[in-house]
Amino acid sequence: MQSAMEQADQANHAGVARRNFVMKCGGSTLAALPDSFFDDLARLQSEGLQPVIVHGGGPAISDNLAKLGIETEFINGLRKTTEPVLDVVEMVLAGSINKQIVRRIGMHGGRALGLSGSDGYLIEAKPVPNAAEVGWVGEVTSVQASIITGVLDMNYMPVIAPIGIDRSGQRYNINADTAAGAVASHLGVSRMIVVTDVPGILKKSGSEKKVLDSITVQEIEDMISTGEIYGGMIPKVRAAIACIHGKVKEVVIVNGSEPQVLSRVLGGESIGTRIVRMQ
Ligand SMILES: Nc1ncnc2c1ncn2[C@@H]1O[C@H](COP(=O)(O)OP(=O)(O)O)[C@@H](O)[C@H]1O
Ligand SMILES: CC(=O)N[C@@H](CCC(=O)OP(=O)(O)O)C(=O)O
Repeated sequence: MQSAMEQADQANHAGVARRNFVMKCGGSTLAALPDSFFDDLARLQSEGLQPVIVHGGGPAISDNLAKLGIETEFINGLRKTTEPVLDVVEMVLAGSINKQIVRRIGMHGGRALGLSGSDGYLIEAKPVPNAAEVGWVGEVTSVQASIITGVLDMNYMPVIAPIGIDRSGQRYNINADTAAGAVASHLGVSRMIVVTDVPGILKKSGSEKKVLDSITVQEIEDMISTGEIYGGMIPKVRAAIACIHGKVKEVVIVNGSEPQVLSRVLGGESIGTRIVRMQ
């Protein structure tokens, strides 16, 4: 069995010294991630791998909006983002959630640096096509990869909140799966790992639901149209499809509560659901 590092070397483009991968951590699972997840992450970093983390925090945003008495709704999986909602989104994502992740990594011996996508124009964005309906929701126009590689060169793992910005200084709320996919594409990593609260993409087989080992783009489209993929899984598979059209070779969706899930994915174990490019 190869080590996670040897596997990562092979998975990256031949001869590329950087051993980086993008990991998206969903708000559905953040609070439930076991200490062993952070031990695993810190160990991978100490072995020379370079994780780049993009995180969500949808449930925490909803909780805070509720406490403040601000109504919120989702339109096709995107939060309708008015100016007061945007303030709370930034406060929660770039503030409490981002710092909580950085702290937890540090407590387990890892070296992490928190960033918002608006810092240094890290994630530039423009309004989504249906902005009239959803408000200040952004789509990524560019990613300053040099900021990420600079942080990696200092031996820190970047932990990025999915806030976008444009050159007029307008902030945008970006779905975290979309932001992670854009970061993976712009960095040119070969793998993105999506950590969530389900063990992969589930499909009904007889009377039970089974995790699909791998799935093609066509199968995804079919499962969306039949309603077998719905809700929060849709932006994940859409982001995966967008990135595997670029340099990313595979996107793996896994449950963050599985023991040593990151090492196991990087070590080539068949775990979760792999979305792979058709050759
Ligand atoms: N086919 C599917 N297989 C597994 N989960 C699915 C599927 N279709 C929809 N989902 C839903 O997607 C959810 C994960 O998305 P979401 O709650 O947005 O997580 P996160 O916060 O990690 O981004 C699952 O908990 C499940 O309810
Ligand atoms: C536009 C939009 O919907 N943005 C998301 C950003 C957070 C996110 O995506 O968090 P999860 O990964 O936990 O779902 C939101 O406001 O909830």
